Amino acid sequence: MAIEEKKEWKLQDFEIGKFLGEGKFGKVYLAREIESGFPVALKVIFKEKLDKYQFWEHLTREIVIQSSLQHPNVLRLFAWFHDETRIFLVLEYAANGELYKLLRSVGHFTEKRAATYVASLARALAYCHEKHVIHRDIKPENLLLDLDGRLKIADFGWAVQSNAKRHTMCGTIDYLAPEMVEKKAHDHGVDNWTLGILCYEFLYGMPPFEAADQYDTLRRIMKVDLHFPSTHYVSSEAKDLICKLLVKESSKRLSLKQILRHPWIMNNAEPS
Ligand SMILES: Cn1ncc2ncnc(NCCc3cnc(NC(=O)Nc4cccc(C(F)(F)F)c4)s3)c21
Repeated sequence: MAIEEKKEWKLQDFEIGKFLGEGKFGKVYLAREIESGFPVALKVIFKEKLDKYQFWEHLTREIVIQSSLQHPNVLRLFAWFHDETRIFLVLEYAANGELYKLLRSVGHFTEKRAATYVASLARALAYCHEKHVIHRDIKPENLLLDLDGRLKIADFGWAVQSNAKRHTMCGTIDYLAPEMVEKKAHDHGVDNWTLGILCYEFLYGMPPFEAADQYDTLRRIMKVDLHFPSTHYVSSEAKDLICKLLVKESSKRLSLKQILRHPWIMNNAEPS
């Protein structure tokens, strides 16, 4: 694709369109590469917002990781460039936007939609883990939907190559696995735990260990204090999958391959 061949891009190569969203480091706009007319999402990051040394490491790690990943459920980072004050990331455009906005607007997803998203996530994470990449920050805000409604994992800013066990604290606390709360070494298993959190949130509209304050949330995570509200019907197969993912001992959680073979996924997920 045209976007990748060209070595150095500059802002003048793009015409900027509508505002798409805002992250902690900067805004995202729809943009069009003028020559090819190709639509992209352009993330603008202000350098002064970044700790100088941290960001080169962060950026290079993200680019190395992203350019090694080519999967239908992983958002592409085509290129990047910078000027004296800003860094620009040229990203695949996900026309149906942020998954969490859809979740907030409908309250909770149907079991078919939830199972389809869980299956897409499991396939994308299985692919990432084969490439020794742990995302570590899978949360609804980092999940996007493309024109066909296909789920895309975005923002590998927190991802790492998983050759060594990781210790750094990162991500939103609702999605933290127990071993990360205890600052123990962690591995692929954290993404599997997070899949259980997300599956629950897709079906009930809020994460399972949500609490008034952060300390209570951490306590509930450590206790795996899991309850299923009876506000609306959720199948026992769905609850079975969640119970087999939200397991404190990371080695006892269902593997990504086992998730894809779970009856609830087999009976509800749309074929990819
Ligand atoms: C909202 N929205 N709607 C549609 C749509 N389509 C595509 N993308 C969207 N949003 C952007 C999603 C992201 C993907 N990858 C990211 N990566 C990142 O933000 N990396 C990053 C952060 C901070 C600092 C650094 C640096 F420089 F220090 F390295 C790097 S953000 C869309």
